[in-house]
Amino acid sequence: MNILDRIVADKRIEVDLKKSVISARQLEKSVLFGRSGSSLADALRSSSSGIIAEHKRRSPSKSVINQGLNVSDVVYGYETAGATGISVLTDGKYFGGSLDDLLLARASVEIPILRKEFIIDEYQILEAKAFGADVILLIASILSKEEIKQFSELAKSLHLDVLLEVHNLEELQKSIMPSLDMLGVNNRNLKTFEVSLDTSKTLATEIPDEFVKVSESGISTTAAINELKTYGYQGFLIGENFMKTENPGMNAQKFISELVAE
Ligand SMILES: O=P(O)(O)OC[C@@H](O)[C@@H](O)c1c[nH]c2ccccc12
Repeated sequence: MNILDRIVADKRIEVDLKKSVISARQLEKSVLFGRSGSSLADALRSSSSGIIAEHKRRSPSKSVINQGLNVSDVVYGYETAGATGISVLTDGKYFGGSLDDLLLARASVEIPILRKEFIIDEYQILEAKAFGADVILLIASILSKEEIKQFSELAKSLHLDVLLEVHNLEELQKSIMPSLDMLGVNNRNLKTFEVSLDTSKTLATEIPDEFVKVSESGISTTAAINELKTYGYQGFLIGENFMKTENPGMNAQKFISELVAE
């Protein structure tokens, strides 16, 4: 079994258990459920940096990245640095994240927050809303076309933005539909962990213009971003490059000021 299959199998067990602890009905009673939220897609369209800065403690490909930081400090640092949006990993077993991280992030920043999760059930979309997210991630490689449609339409009805992640042409062609806001190209193959920015470059022309294009993973230089911009990308998801330092916010600040000065 590849790592992605293992994550998804564990996720199904986790979600089934959670439903028996907190019902979907209860999630809908969260104060944050009634929050109107803000659109990351709109923010990216008018942003000069386009950086979506991620809170990520560890990953299956890298094991430990940084375990010693405070979520609030990190995301507040990102916002102050001029990030357009924040991504918060909520998977516990493989990424060391939690829904509490999402809640703390929500309490610390105003900019749009993406719940970074392996979504395989509608319940997780209600959770995202109840814990303060503005955006959900849907990963094409783990979902059928029907699921992508059903999940993205539910998200839209809750005024959540949808970022659909693909890694190849087949996934992209399966996924294009009007209920998506952003198309993310993951430069990392989630099955092998190989990273190549060429993935973003190759798929760029295949993404229709009505979707905001986001390049994800393995981005560590402003030169890479400037090149990706020529392919039409307006969003750039960066985790490890910021998180591996003592002060991710300060690192992001340097990176973003260099980017907008160029
Ligand atoms: O740390 P990086 O290489 O900058 O990557 C960030 C982000 O793209 C990556 O964490 C990610 C992209 N898609 C995912 C899906 C699930 C978990 C994690 C991810």
